[in-house]
Amino acid sequence: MSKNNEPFILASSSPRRSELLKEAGYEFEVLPSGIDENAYPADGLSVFEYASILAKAKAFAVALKHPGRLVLGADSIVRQDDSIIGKPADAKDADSIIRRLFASPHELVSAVAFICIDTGTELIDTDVTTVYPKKISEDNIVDYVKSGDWKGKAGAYGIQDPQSDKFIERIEGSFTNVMGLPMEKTSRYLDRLLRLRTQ
Ligand SMILES: Cc1cn([C@H]2C[C@H](O)[C@@H](COP(=O)(O)OP(=O)(O)OP(=O)(O)O)O2)c(=O)[nH]c1=O
Repeated sequence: MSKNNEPFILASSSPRRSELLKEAGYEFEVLPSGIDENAYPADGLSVFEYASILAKAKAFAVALKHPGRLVLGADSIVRQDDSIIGKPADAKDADSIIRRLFASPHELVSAVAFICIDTGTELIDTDVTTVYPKKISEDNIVDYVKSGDWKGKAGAYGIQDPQSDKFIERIEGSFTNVMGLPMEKTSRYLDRLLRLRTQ
């Protein structure tokens, strides 16, 4: 790989993804991809394939404009009973997603894609976390929908939000994966790819 000390690019508008990488001490530039996720049909794909396609599309959209830079794209999707649940369109949608989602366990799948055009780097991986809900009261649903914390979040909730302990019993797997970046895998890949660039 050519010697390159430029910071990698996070191709995401997600504040949570930036926070997670900052907390882990990484130096990076944020350039959201701006792709239209609705342009990528999910039918016939597993949730892992669909998340991987979206993560790769986001990373490539930015990498093609910055061929010498390492670019990280990511996508998080909720799966319950084999159906894919995305981000709520409005408060009513958030209300119905939460009622459905917290009636039984669901899975949160995130995909990460590391792309560098000049070096031909293309590394894609996924992670899955199972979320076990608590019995959620009517008041808690109404309060959470009113809080607006569901905006911009797949599955209409944020495990990092203070209210989430009212409706999440426990999780099996990575906590940060639910937030949008499985940091255990992401930091392992980043450390390896960033080290390769400086050799
Ligand atoms: C389930 C869950 C999702 N989320 C957020 C993470 C992501 O921001 C969002 C998943 O939607 P994504 O489409 O993966 O990401 P995004 O639209 O926010 O940003 P971009 O496409 O530019 O990368 O949901 C949480 O913050 N906490 C959670 O517990």
